[in-house]
Amino acid sequence: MAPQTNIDRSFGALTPALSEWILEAVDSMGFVKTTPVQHAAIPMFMKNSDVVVEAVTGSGKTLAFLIPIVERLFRLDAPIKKHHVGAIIISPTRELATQIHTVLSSLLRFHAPSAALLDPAQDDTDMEDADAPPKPTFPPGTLKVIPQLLLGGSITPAQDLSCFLKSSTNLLIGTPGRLLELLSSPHVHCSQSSFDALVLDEADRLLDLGFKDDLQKILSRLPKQRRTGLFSASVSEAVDQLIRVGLRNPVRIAVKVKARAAPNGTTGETGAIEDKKTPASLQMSYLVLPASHKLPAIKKVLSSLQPRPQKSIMYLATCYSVDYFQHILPEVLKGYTIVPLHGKHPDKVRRRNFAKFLDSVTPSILLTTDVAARGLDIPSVDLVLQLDAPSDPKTFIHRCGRAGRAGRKGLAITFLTPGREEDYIEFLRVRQTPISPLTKPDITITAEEAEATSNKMRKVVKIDRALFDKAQRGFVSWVRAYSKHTASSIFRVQDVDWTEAGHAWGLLKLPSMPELKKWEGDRSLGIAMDFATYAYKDKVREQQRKAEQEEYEASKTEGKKRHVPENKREAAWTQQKDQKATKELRREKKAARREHERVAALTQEERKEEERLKGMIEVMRRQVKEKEERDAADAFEGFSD
Ligand SMILES: Nc1ncnc2c1ncn2[C@@H]1O[C@H](COP(=O)(O)OP(=O)(O)OP(=O)(O)O)[C@@H](O)[C@H]1O
Repeated sequence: MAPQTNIDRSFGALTPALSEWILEAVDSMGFVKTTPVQHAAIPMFMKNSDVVVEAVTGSGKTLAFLIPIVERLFRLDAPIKKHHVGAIIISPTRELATQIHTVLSSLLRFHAPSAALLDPAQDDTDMEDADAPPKPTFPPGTLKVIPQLLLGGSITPAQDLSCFLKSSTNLLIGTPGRLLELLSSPHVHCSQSSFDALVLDEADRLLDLGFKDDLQKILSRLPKQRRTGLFSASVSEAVDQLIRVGLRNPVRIAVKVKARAAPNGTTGETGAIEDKKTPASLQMSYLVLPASHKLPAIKKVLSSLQPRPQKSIMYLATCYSVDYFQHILPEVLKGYTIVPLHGKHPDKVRRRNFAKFLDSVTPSILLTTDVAARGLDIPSVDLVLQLDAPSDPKTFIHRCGRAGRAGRKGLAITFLTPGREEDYIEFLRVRQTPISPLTKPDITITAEEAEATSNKMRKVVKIDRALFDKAQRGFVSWVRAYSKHTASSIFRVQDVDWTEAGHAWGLLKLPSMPELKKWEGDRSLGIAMDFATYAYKDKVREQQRKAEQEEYEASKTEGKKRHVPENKREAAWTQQKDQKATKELRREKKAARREHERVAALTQEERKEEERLKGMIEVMRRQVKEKEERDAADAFEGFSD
C-alpha cells in the first residue's frame, strides 16, 4: 500500500478530540505531531476497544497508552470514589515503572486539580513553607487523577497501603508483585463503577520473568467490564495466552518500519522493501572479530565516531561479568566514566548508579545486563554495544532500541566471533531484524593491539587478587550464559576458542570447569604467575588466604604432625570454622531440649492453638518468600549465574 501523505498527524486532529490541557502538555513537551503508534492507538484505546500494540522501540508507546487512560478517567460518569482504583499500569521493572510515572506526572502538571496533588508520597514534611504560594482549592467532586508508584524495595507494603489510603490515589503504576499485594487489601477497591483501564507494558517480558500467576491473580481482582491494552516492541506468541484470558476482541495495531533489503540479506540501497522490527533512525551493525579484538575495537569505535558518543550502553551477559569489567574498563577505555548497573545490586546502588548515568555530563558508558534492555528512555544514548549477542532474540531488539529513539540517529554494534556465530546474521534477518557490517568507521585490529589490551587488563588484575576472583567468577558465569543461548545451534560452547576468550577477558589462567575437562590447550594461557605470593589488597582477606594456604601446605605434608599455634587468632581458618560449628551445634541442642520441655508442659488446647498459629505463620512466611522471589525476578537478567 502506498504511504498516505496527506494525513493530519497533529494531536489536535485526533478523534475523539483530546482535552485542551493534554494538547497544552504535549505542546510544551515539544511534540508537534503524533508518532504513527500514537496516531493509531490513542483513538482506538479511547473508544471502547481493547488493544494489542506492537511498535518499534522508541516510537512513543508510553504516551500512546497514558493519554487514553487519563482521558478515559476524566470522562467517567462520576468521579472515582475514595479508595477506589480507576486504572492500573503494570511494568516488568522498577526503572521502567518509575519512568512511566515520571511521564504521567509531567502530563498531569497541566491539569490543575491533579497537579495540586502530585507526588504526595514525597511530601513527608509537616512544615508549611511560608514563601510557597497557597495550594489552589477545587470544589468537591472535581475530577482528579492521582498516580501512585508501587515498586517494592525499601518501601514496605504497609507504607504503600498507607499512601493509598491517605492520598486517595486512583491510578496505580508498578511491578506485578507489589500491585498484587496492594490489591489484596480489603481497603482497596476495584469496582465496576470506577475501574476503567488496565495496561500491561512490555507484556512479553512480564511473562518471561515468570509473573504469569501474579498477572492472573491481578486480572481476577479486576472487573471484567474494562479496557485492556498490551504494549510492546515484541509481542511474542506467549502473549496470546494472556490476550485470551485478559482481553476482549482486541484490535491489533502493529507499526513496522519498511526497509530496502540488500541482495545479501542486509539493508541497503537495492533489493525489495521488507518489514523491519527496528526504527529507521537506528543503524544496526555488526563486527566479526576474534574475542580478544573486541575491546580494542570498541576503543577504536569510540574514538572514531563523530561527534564523540556522550552516553553509550554496553551490554554484557551476566551480573558477574559486569562486576569484573567495571574494574577493567576504566583502564582500557580511558576518558569514559564506567557506570555499572545490574539486578544483583542492592536497590539503593541500582538507583544511585542509574541516576549517575542519567546525570553525567562527561562521556559515560552504562555497563549493564538485560536489566536495562527494555523500555528505558534515555534520549541522549546514541551508541549501544553488545559485547555478546543476547540469549533471547527478542532482547536483541530491545537492547539495540536504547539508541535511535524518537527519530534520533543511533548506532547499535553487535560483536560476533568468526565461524558459527556469523550464522546469527541470517538468524536475525529472518526475524525482520537485519544487521549490516560496520563500515563507517572502518575498524581493523592487529594482533599486537589485541595483545596490548590483554596485557593492560592483566596489569590491573595483578594489583589485587580480588580482581582475579572476580575474573574467574565472571568468566564461569559467561560460559554458563553462553551454554544457555536460545539459538543453541549457533552459540555452542564446544566452538568457543578458549585461548582467545581467556585473552579477551585478561585472565591470568582459565578456571577449572567441566567445559574444559577434555580441552587439551594450555590453561595458563602462557602467563607466568606466582599464585603463592599473589595477594589481596584487603589485609584481612590476605591474612585469611595465608592461613588457608598454610593449612593446605600442612595437610600436604603426610604423616608429619601439624603445629597448631596456641594463640587462637593465629589458628588455621578452617579450624576456627570447626570450633564455631561445634559451638553452634551445642547451642541448637540446648534450645531443642528447652523447647521439648516447654511443649510437654502445654495443655491439649494450648497445643492445638499453637499448631494453628504455626500453620498461619508458615503460610505467611511462604507468601513473604514468594513475594521476595517475585521482587528478585524484577531484577532478573536472563542469566543470573
Ligand atoms: N509525538 C512525539 N513526538 C516526538 N517525540 C515523542 C513523541 N512521543 C514521544 N516522544 C519521545 O519519544 C521517546 C520514546 O518514547 P517511549 O519511551 O514512549 O518509546 P517506546 O515506544 O515506549 O519505547 P520502548 O519500546 O523502547 O519502550 C521519548 O523520549 C519521548 O519523549
